[in-house]
Amino acid sequence: MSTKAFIFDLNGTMIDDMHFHLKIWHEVLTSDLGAKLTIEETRSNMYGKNDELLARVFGEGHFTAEEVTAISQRKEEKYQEIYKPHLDLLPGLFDFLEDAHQAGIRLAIGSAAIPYNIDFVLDNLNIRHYFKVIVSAHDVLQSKPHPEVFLKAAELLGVAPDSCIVFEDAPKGVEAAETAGMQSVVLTTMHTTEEFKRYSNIMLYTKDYKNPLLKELIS
Ligand SMILES: O=P(O)(O)OC[C@H]1O[C@@H](O)[C@H](O)[C@@H](O)[C@@H]1O
Repeated sequence: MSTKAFIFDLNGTMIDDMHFHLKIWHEVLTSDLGAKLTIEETRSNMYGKNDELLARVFGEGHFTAEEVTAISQRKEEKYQEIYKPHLDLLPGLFDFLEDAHQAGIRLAIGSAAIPYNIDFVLDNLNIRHYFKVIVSAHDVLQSKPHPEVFLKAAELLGVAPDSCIVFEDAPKGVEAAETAGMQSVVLTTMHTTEEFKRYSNIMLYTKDYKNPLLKELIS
């Protein structure tokens, strides 16, 4: 395989923010919306697009589309407020993006986040120019573990799936990459390596982008 593109998941992969999402989702789901969920139950339901998460917890059709949009926006405003003082790329990522860009590797984001959160990261950290393609929650019908987000990113980049490497922090994301026919690098910010055991498309586990083995993906 000759690598032509890197597709990055956002939350937990480029920034270490999943603990903030967990805290706010738990607050919103329990205190605001009355669900009876432990933190652990919130953690295991916290993947995919916000509308899918709400349907998983409360059942399909429990909220109107307008209510879902409002709940989702309120949750992301609360998240941005508590996470903003900590907003930063994972160690080594800025240099890794620059090196990949210099080497002609095409870069994309494939995330379940809404554009409001993707813009928050790209614009506050001044890294938007690295990404030729951004596929957000608004661009796909089904979120991870469905491969749509990564296949769409590859298609928009004009790169075959087997020439893409996906960077992910979540088992559902690695599964989406596997179904899309893509290898993956796992960032161990939120999940243990044990949780990824059943996937066969993992090239490397790493806690950040300072790992010297990552350089081999670029050269
Ligand atoms: O696909 P990504 O970038 O990991 O984003 C996932 C997270 O994105 C956040 O915006 C959602 O509120 C979370 O519920 C979700 O888990």
